[in-house]
Amino acid sequence: LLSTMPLGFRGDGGAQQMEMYPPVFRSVMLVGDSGVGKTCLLVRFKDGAFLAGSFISTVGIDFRNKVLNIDALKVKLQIWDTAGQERFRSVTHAYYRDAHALLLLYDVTNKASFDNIKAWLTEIHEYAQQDVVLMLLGNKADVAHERVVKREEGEKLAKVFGVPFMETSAKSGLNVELAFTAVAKELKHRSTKEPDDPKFQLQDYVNKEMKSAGCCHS
Ligand SMILES: Nc1nc2c(ncn2[C@@H]2O[C@H](COP(=O)(O)OP(=O)(O)OP(=O)(O)O)[C@@H](O)[C@H]2O)c(=O)[nH]1
Repeated sequence: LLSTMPLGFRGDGGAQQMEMYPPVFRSVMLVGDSGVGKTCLLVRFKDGAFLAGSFISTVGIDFRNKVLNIDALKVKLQIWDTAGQERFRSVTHAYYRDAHALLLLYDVTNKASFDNIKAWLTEIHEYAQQDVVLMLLGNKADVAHERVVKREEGEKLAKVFGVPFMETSAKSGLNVELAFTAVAKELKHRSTKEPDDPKFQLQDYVNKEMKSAGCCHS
């Protein structure tokens, strides 16, 4: 019977709830300089753990899947972890156009990774889809003593480029779930929205969530 029912109206494994829409399948790509914590962010999100120990740089590209429940709808994220090293850049370029969302990371303890954000945005502009969902993340927010980029600087840069922003920590888990959930919400909203739906504001959502968690919001 299931196979004869339209996808969007299949029951939820015998549960009474009927889904209005089929699962949303979207790809998210992590980009940014080598060492900013892309792999660790993905591992923290996928497995809830921090990859401690020596730093093993990603070679080429890798991906992991995770299914999120967003407003009673399943959103399957295929998350691509790219290599930040310059020598793999041409590999990464080939994947940009298939990404529905990009998480662009810098490391708050590494000024060069922050200064390179402009160059990353230029690259994104060149290779990614025009309407790609983009968010800037200042990672390693757990490190207090070696911090060289203030949260306000991240906020300012993000504002200049009109990109949502927050700080994260793959080590402590700060805002990791929120970053992926916010992006998934935006992607879900775009794929299911009715003509009269108000626009989903990613930064407003993130600010509200951080505020209610009592975290990191000016
Ligand atoms: N303190 C702290 N260290 C982190 C955090 N995230 C990553 N690291 C450390 O930073 C180093 C680099 O992390 P990776 O996740 O491998 O960096 P990457 O961006 O994937 O690097 P490439 O694969 O070369 O592009 C590792 O030694 C991690 O342990 C974080 O949130 N806090």
